[in-house]
Amino acid sequence: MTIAPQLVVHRDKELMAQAAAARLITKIVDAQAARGFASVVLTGGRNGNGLLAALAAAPARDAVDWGRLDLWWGDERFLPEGDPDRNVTQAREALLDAVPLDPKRVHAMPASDGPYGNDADAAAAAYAAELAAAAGPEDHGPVPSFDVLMLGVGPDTHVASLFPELPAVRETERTVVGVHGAPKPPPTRVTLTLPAIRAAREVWLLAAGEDKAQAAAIALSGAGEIQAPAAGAYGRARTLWLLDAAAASRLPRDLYPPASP
Ligand SMILES: O=C(O)[C@H](O)[C@@H](O)[C@H](O)[C@H](O)COP(=O)(O)O
Repeated sequence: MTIAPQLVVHRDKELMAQAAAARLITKIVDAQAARGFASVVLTGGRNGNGLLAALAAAPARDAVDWGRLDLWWGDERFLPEGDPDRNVTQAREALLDAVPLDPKRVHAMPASDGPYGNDADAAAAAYAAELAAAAGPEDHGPVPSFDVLMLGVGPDTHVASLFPELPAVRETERTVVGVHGAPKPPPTRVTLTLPAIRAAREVWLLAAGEDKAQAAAIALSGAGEIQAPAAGAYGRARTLWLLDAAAASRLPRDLYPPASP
């Protein structure tokens, strides 16, 4: 039985990014205090990168022990190493190059000119194996129990590279798959699947901007996960939607408290 999602609505996109960044710092610090390390899955897109940029500028940024943080990705555009459109490239520019991470703990998805060539399916299988190797006896299946798995929400309700009705969102066994013919360019991608997403302790969905209002309303109104993949993204302990007022504008008013002032 899945836990009902929690919603927090902020005044605008900038405040949502800043508040989400502060929330992530606290979550990482608490996990590191409790277990000695933390494990976070990053997302691409404007909201995901906006959160990373806000985190880079946050006064409490270095309360995080960056050397004991495991970073993974929810999806990646299957492009050559260093391509400006790769999620890892954008994450490095927004935050990662500014903090002292342990490179062995930064798990970027393979590039299209990497060891698996332009075979996205082989790259996906390799990332699944890397996740399985990082999973321990206390984890729930072949992926680590991520403390926080973040997902931007597309206007069509996609999350990661799980697009409505396409094969990847229907995957129930594998944890990582290749995506071909994605409606959001580039067409070839590598993505976690819903089973992998659901291994996370907490799943945070980021939705800011008027262009996400319909997607949020659809995903939070009981739509099925095949037609609305965001509806199938939930964590074992918590599912949190972080929105701005514009993205929340089509939600039933009784679904969430008023936006932060
Ligand atoms: O590779 C990607 O494009 C992202 O992982 C994708 O899932 C993104 O998070 C959503 O499309 C929202 O993107 P925006 O925040 O830019 O709307």
